[in-house]
Amino acid sequence: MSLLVLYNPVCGDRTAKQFVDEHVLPVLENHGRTPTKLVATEGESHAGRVVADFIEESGGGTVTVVLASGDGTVHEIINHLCSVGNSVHILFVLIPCGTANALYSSLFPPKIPPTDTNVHKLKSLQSFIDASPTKPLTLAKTSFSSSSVYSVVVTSTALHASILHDSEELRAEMPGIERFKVAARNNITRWYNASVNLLPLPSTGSVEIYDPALDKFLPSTSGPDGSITLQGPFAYFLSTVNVDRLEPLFRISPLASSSPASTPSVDVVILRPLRDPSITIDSPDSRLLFAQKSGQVLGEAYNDGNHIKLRYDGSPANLISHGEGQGVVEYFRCAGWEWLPNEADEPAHLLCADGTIFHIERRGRARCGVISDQDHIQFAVYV
Ligand SMILES: Nc1ncnc2c1ncn2[C@@H]1O[C@H](COP(=O)(O)OP(=O)(O)OP(=O)(O)O)[C@@H](O)[C@H]1O
Repeated sequence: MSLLVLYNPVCGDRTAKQFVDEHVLPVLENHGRTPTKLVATEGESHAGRVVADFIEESGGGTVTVVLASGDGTVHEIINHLCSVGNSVHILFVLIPCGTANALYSSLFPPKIPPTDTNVHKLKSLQSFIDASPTKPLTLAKTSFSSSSVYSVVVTSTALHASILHDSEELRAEMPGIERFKVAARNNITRWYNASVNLLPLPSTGSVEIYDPALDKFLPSTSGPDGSITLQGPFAYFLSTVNVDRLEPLFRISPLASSSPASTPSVDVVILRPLRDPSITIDSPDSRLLFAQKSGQVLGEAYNDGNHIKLRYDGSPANLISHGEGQGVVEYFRCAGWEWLPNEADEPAHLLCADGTIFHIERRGRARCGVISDQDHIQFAVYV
């Protein structure tokens, strides 16, 4: 079968080439899997063209791509191939060389305490060598402003989109994940005015909502068409496919792995400040007060996804992870969502798809939906 080895020489800490030379190619050679082609990406959107050309040179059918990169390169490949629209079936062998490696870290969660890093980075390659089964990737398609984008990890607005927007400018001075924390601190007091429609799962006709007391999803009470409308302001709005984490330890949608969906769906994690019993109005003081809680929620996501258990306990400054208080995080599982930003709220028009930032047009909306049937375009990962 045709085998392409592709690496992004500038991703993460810029060691992808060295890792491929020293660890990936020797393993392939030792197992008689000589690559058909070895390519370094040369800039934005090059990866997609390389893979499309490789599929053509291989005469179509299934191709295997050993990809040493971060999530952004996976995203570029998938978007390029979906935009071309030809029939493709790609089996990815992922080598995590990016900054966050959300997809890889979700498929191969880090051991605590960490074990041998090189062995951990070669797990997908080992599965390929062992001819293990592959896991299909779910795609989410977001349409906005007469264009569309596919996500394979995360689609977000509000704080997460602002963090990704700002952190890109910090990339040169902070190549590691600390740039996400700095950008989070700079944006955490902001609220985003929008309304949201959550779209029902075709399998049940309803949106599912996580109940922290029962520790499971329940069908939510919804409108006649099964959708749910939520009014802002929002502090946080993020949906994931295929992943339960965005960094090795930032487990923002933990139910994606602890309670996996049986049909294609998105997990949606939301923070709405006006649900906080101690906040009644949108004021600078309220925003400062809620920023502490947003910080605590995001901090608990690093505690193995414990943020989804947090509750208000009646005191203005405190969140606790037990008791009867109202849940802080709203966690839904659904077929997709619509985000309708308030026209006057410029930052609410930011949209993030797998780390790439887009702007929703004025008076526009974004509609994200999971792709449930895309037979001619299939992506899977060796796990
Ligand atoms: N030779 C190159 N020079 C400059 N940029 C490149 C080159 N090759 C690829 N790129 C760009 O690098 C960007 C970042 O790549 P990638 O997502 O793989 O790494 P990352 O951002 O470090 O990791 P992650 O997405 O996991 O945080 C991609 O969007 C791609 O367009």
